[in-house]
Amino acid sequence: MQDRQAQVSQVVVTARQMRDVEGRIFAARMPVAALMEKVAGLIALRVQQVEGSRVGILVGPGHNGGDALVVARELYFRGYVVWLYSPFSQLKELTSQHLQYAQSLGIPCYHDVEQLPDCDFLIDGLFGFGLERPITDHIALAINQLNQWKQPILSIDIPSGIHTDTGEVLGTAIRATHTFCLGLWKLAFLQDQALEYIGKAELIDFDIPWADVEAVLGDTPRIKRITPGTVKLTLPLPRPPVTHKYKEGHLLLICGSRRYAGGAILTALGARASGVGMLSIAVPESLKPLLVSHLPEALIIGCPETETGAIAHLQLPQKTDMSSFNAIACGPGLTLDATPIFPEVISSEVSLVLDADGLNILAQMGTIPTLKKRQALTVLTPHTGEFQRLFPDIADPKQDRVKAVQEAAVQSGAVVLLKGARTAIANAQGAIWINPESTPALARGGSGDVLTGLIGGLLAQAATKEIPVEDIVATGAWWHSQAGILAAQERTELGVDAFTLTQYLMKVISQLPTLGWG
Ligand SMILES: NC(=O)C1=CN([C@@H]2O[C@H](COP(=O)(O)OP(=O)(O)OC[C@H]3O[C@@H](n4cnc5c(N)ncnc54)[C@H](O)[C@@H]3O)[C@@H](O)[C@H]2O)[C@@H](O)CC1
Ligand SMILES: Nc1ncnc2c1ncn2[C@@H]1O[C@H](COP(=O)(O)OP(=O)(O)O)[C@@H](O)[C@H]1O
Ligand SMILES: [K+]
Repeated sequence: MQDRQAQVSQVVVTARQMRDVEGRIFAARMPVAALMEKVAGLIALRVQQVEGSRVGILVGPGHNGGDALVVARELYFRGYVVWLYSPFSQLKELTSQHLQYAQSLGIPCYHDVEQLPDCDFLIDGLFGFGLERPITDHIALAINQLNQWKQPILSIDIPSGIHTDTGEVLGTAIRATHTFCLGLWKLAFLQDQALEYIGKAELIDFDIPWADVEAVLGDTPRIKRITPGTVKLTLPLPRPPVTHKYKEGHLLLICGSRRYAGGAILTALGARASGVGMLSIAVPESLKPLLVSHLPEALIIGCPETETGAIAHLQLPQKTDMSSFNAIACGPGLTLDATPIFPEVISSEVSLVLDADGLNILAQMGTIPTLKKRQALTVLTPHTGEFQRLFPDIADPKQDRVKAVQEAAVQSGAVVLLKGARTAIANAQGAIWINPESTPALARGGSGDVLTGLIGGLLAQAATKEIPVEDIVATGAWWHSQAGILAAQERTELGVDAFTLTQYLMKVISQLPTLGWG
């Protein structure tokens, strides 16, 4: 069994699931006030590591406000100068009691945000996961004003105004510099649209019994954060001592055109970094010398080309057919002129990754429904634009990326990876993996091609192992973004071009012990 910390770091819950978990704890007779005391005590300890001693505390009507008041009281007793902003007249009972006690201690309390004296930082306890409707009127105005202030804002549980599941802004929202997520990771922390409000995210673990989490999640498809622990189970390491190149996977890449020659190189370098045993690359004939010069170890298959320099049809070497490969990755740089090769690619009985023009051709041909008939696994790796072309009837993925990718996987029967700041992966059964850490340094042409090659290489190597394909795709996404993070640390966010990224993939693996691998 995994240790508790590893379990907690992986799990992601919706507001409803969090409420059910809490409900079980309270039903087992843990007093609500005692839990609030415990949780807020942990927050107060964490806050004491922050620089500054003059603190403004924003108090909402529910238990998020109650948490904030306990923090206020603890900081007051530790010698901090504390001021409260409490604009609501109706408070939940426990919150109301904490407010009365804080006031009895002489902690000043204001109803108007402008009355708050100048402080070193603010603590946001306006709303937590109980926010159910858009914030309006004077509270909305106050939040907009607070967002203009220069002080750091530390949000309790979630920035007030952010929807706990979709991450959307409900009316308006606090722009936090730091957010302490309580107990279990909530879904909003993994939704792109919430990231600029959350700031730096940190989990405060308050010992929720794992049995309660299991009981609530039950058999429903899980939403999981990808962690080094996940990756460890999937990476093709260590290699068995006795093996040979074909046992370590044979990947066929189908990519490139005269117009987009570089895409083929980047895809191939991503595949190379995966450690795949044998790499074959089908490109238009005229690109063969270029590919050979960059990847001397690969078998370059020059294919007849169209007038525009796209692959006209696949011409595999003698005695080779699609079933000679353990996986195929197809798409980067093909152009739509390569459309005629598609029926053969789709009908192959080999694990298939489709990206870039592979997805655009699929969208144009309207062949999503035929994917379900494939005899082998399919992985689709769209960015938002490709996603919308492929799945036009799924609601805007920017509004709820996790729901969108889940629907796409069900619709297509494929494993779908929706690229973004928090890349999300879904399988046809509705299970989700989300990459919790990345860097905007990757927002750069060609970095997606590297990912395609990397995932293709991992799939080929896993061909004879019983590893769920979504775990392999998750490992690829994690590895790719960790390489971006490492490269950005050494070279700044501006120094991570796609070629450089390929050079950092190996470094990530060699540094795994320091990333919590052990
Ligand atoms: N019971 C406890 O002691 C614990 C409390 N926790 C804290 O409790 C929070 C959840 O508490 P609650 O369920 O009380 O919910 P919240 O404190 O998040 O807010 C709910 C309150 O806001 C009101 N409200 C909702 N939307 C509004 C809007 N747009 N405008 C004005 N009022 C609005 C509701 O009527 C309700 O009174 C968590 O986020 C966390 O901070 C938990 O983390 C840990 C355990
Ligand atoms: N803001 C961001 N933060 C983290 N990762 C990002 C961000 N923007 C893009 N990425 C990642 O960069 C890659 C871009 O891929 P893609 O859009 O296909 O680029 P290309 O087609 O040029 O190769 C994806 O893996 C995506 O998740
Ligand atoms: K909050």
